[in-house]
Amino acid sequence: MPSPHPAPFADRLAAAVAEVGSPLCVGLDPDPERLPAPFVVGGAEGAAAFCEAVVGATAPHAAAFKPNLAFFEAYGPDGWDALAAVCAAVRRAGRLLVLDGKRGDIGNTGRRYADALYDGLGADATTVAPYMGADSVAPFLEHPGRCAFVLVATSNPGGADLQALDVGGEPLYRRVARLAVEAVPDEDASRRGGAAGFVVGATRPALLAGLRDEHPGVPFLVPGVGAQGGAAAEVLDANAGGPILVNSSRAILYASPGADFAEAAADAAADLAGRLR
Ligand SMILES: O=c1ccn([C@@H]2O[C@H](COP(=O)(O)O)[C@@H](O)[C@H]2O)c(=O)[nH]1
Repeated sequence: MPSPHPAPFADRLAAAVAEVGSPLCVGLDPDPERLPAPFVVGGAEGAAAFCEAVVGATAPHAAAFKPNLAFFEAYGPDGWDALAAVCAAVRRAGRLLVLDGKRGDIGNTGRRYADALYDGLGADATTVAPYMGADSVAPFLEHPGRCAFVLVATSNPGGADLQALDVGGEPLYRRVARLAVEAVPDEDASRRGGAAGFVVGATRPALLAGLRDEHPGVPFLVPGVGAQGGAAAEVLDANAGGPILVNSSRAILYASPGADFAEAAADAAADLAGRLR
């Protein structure tokens, strides 16, 4: 488990990126339809073994790893054990652990979600769905040194359905971004909170640039490079040097369907890490 009093998330993110020399975040989405055959028969344990092999092979190139909870929960109760094993592997590798569960609920329920991810699994950061408003985001900001990446401008085609709606002269996603930043508890000696970050899709570089302009110090988690068509160079351009993690999952995990999957994942990670420098 990370220290109960970790340094501020921004400092830990900067240190991780500096150590690896790249803001690459490798997504861990073990899909039984795409896993190499020997890992499919093993069920949840097979999925964990696959992810652990990928973590081992790609850690030299990745500042962070992002298991997506859906791919583990789909295995049923054994999936949670698999997720715990993968989280432990990421922590052993000394990399940041981003747990992508897109949680968000009324305060007391949200607090249990946050405790499960930060305290139970040792997440350094989580993803949070803001639809229920500021009090649903707040529990994810009560853990010192951790970061809640709030869904601001997502990478999927339907992202704009709601996020682009005009609310009083500005698009909803910009309002959500301010809500996230304003939900961070005031820093004082007795109650130091976590950090708010934004999820911004690599498929939306223009929105990313505008958000970076307005929020120069906020950490961004940027999924969508690779399988979704986002381009590393456009992300770097739009980001203008701000704190960032750039995630790619399928393009690295499934770079080869064969027995050489770990080497192929390492090559794909090294290539993308290089293009993100
Ligand atoms: O806006 C979002 C938010 C989260 N994701 C998640 O990131 C990975 C992307 O996987 P790829 O295989 O690199 O496309 C996946 O876990 C998504 O659920 C996102 O894509 N977009």
